[in-house]
Amino acid sequence: MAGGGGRDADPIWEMWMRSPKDFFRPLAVGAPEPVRDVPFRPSRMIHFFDPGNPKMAAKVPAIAPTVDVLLGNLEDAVAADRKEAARAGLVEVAKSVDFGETQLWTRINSLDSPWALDDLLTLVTEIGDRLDVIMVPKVESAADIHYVDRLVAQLEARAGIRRPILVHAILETPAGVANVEEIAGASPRMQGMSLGPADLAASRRMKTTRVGGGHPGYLVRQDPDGERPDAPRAVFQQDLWHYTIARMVDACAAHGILPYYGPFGDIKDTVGCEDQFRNAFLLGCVGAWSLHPVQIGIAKKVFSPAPEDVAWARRVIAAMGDGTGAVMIDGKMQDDATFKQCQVVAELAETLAARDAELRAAYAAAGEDR
Ligand SMILES: CC(=O)SCCNC(=O)CCNC(=O)[C@H](O)C(C)(C)COP(=O)(O)OP(=O)(O)OC[C@H]1O[C@@H](n2cnc3c(N)ncnc32)[C@H](O)[C@@H]1OP(=O)(O)O
Ligand SMILES: CC(=O)C(=O)O
Ligand SMILES: [Mg+2]
Repeated sequence: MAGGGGRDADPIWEMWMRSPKDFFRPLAVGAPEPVRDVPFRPSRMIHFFDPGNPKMAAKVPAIAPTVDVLLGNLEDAVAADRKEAARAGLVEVAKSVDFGETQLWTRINSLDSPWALDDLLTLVTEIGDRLDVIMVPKVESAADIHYVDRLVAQLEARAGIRRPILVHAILETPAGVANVEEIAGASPRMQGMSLGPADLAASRRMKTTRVGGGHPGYLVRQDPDGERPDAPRAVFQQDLWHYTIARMVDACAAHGILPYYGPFGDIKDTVGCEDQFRNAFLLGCVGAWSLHPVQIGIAKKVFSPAPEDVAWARRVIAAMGDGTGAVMIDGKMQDDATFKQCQVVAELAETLAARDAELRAAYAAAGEDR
């Protein structure tokens, strides 16, 4: 043992003596202390841009103040012969743009690709002090997170980074879905998870050709009318993603990390996008990806609780006093459980309004209307 000063005195000794109790210890000597709680910062939209595309990169300073998260994408949608340019572009953007309160994330290439190692080596050592979250695609099990966790710790130590970079997994393989709980709890570095409906559809051998959203063929049909067997029967389109999003939300909530819906590829279908985002919001997701500027406003609208819902939540909280017992408000029973639901809505509204003056004003006005 180097130094011989015992466990408390010697960080090398600490590294050798790992046990389950060491979950919250740094994975490399000199790496920052892991976080105990995932910081809840607004992340209603994770706005994707290709840092190697000069037109998109030029828009970053103007877009940054309008989004909660800007993500420099290095993986799918960046052509193989432009991977290095995208990586270099992200370094340039991170060093030159003032992001203010907006978070900077990246999506690295998948761990089995020729680029992932250099993505991590370059980004953590060159802009690790500016990166909030590294999104890892095609995560299949806790082992993938453990690999990234250790490597990032080593690189943080080398770069002298004082604030740990967090990790976000994309749920986009059948193995990933099967192992979603162990992935969620794999490391204190885990910030959250997004659904990846396009790769998940391909690897499940689903017969769709879309990026998220529903499908007109996935439906339930009204029973035939016994009197009029030829009469038209209503059809109700079903949600292809309900099962996976619900599993992801439970795994994330159980491990204290944040769930997100991912991308909606039909950019022109703003109504369908809003519906998909809202389903995810109602099920517990805190945000979604925006692939095009037109989706930024949709995510902002959907993932900010509606002013009337916030006013209602505040009214129930006020009426419930210490949060126990039962009261009747407008004909609806309220008790400890509805009080807690209302706290979720009111606390989210407060966090978002703290950095959004327009929202603050809307919530205040809705309260006055009551
Ligand atoms: C399954 C998955 O992995 S999803 C994640 C990976 N995919 C992505 O990241 C896709 C990101 N988005 C894009 O690449 C583009 O938005 C596309 C290809 C979908 C559409 O791009 P375009 O055909 O250029 O769209 P459009 O013509 O409407 O763009 C309007 C303007 O917005 C810009 N723009 C488009 N998308 C973005 C963006 N994500 N961020 C910043 N600016 C953008 C365009 O450069 C264009 O600028 P201009 O007016 O100066 O010419
Ligand atoms: C989000 C993503 O990467 C996918 O849908 O495949
Ligand atoms: Mg994918």
